Amino acid sequence: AWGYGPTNGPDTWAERFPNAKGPRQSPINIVTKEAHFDPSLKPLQIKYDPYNSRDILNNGQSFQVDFVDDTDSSTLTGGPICGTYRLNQFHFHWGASDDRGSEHNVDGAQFPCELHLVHWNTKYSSFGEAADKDDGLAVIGVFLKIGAPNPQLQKVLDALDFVKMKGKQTAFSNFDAKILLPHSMDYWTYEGSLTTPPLLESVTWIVLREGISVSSVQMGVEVPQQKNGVPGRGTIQHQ
Ligand SMILES: NS(=O)(=O)c1cccc(NC(=O)NCCCCO)c1
Ligand SMILES: [Zn+2]
Repeated sequence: AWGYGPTNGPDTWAERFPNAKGPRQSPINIVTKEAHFDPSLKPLQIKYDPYNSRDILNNGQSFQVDFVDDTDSSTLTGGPICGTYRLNQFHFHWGASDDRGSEHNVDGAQFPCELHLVHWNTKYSSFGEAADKDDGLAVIGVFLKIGAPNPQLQKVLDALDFVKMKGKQTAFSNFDAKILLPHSMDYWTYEGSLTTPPLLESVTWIVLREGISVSSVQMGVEVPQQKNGVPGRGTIQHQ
């Protein structure tokens, strides 16, 4: 199966996932000088209801917090998107040390971690239906930068002790994903793809310019490498 090791990592994905050689593949390096201001873009409108949070799952490559998405109570509208997109899950990408791990870079800079809040277009009937449509998904990317400990994050990190094995999940209710967002909603946007196989080219990326803080100790929270577990910091997760 695909992963992030020397024999199944991103450089090998094109063998089994032809999208890897597609025209709108993510992640990218955001070259800020090449980004242009688009006055037609609207402010982001984010409305998350903590009541929709359901569980936290170790999916083998990361851990994700899943949301009940059968109503329009947790949605993303405005910004570069048309219509209403529902929050389905959020997850993280991290590296083996504080100097790398994010998927997007900004002017070549890497960050230790990147949060992805995944939404699907309600013109389709479900995430699965939307996942392979050009306008199917919208993902908000938030960079985590080493600094003060982040108390909002701690609740998620504390739950990791209960999902150390791939496939493990545990209840994770009443979590307001909005508390993970930075103050400024300034963003870069581009049409891209899922950053993991099957690399579907269905994502409108909305990468926030302002990051949130995480302490080095919080980044070191062991999600230990167990058989089929999510690689902890002790093992190479990405670069
Ligand atoms: N990393 S990301 O582009 O935000 C993203 C968002 C939603 C889904 C995915 N990737 C997948 O669901 N891949 C299928 C994984 C099957 C085994 O876990 C990636
Ligand atoms: Zn992701």
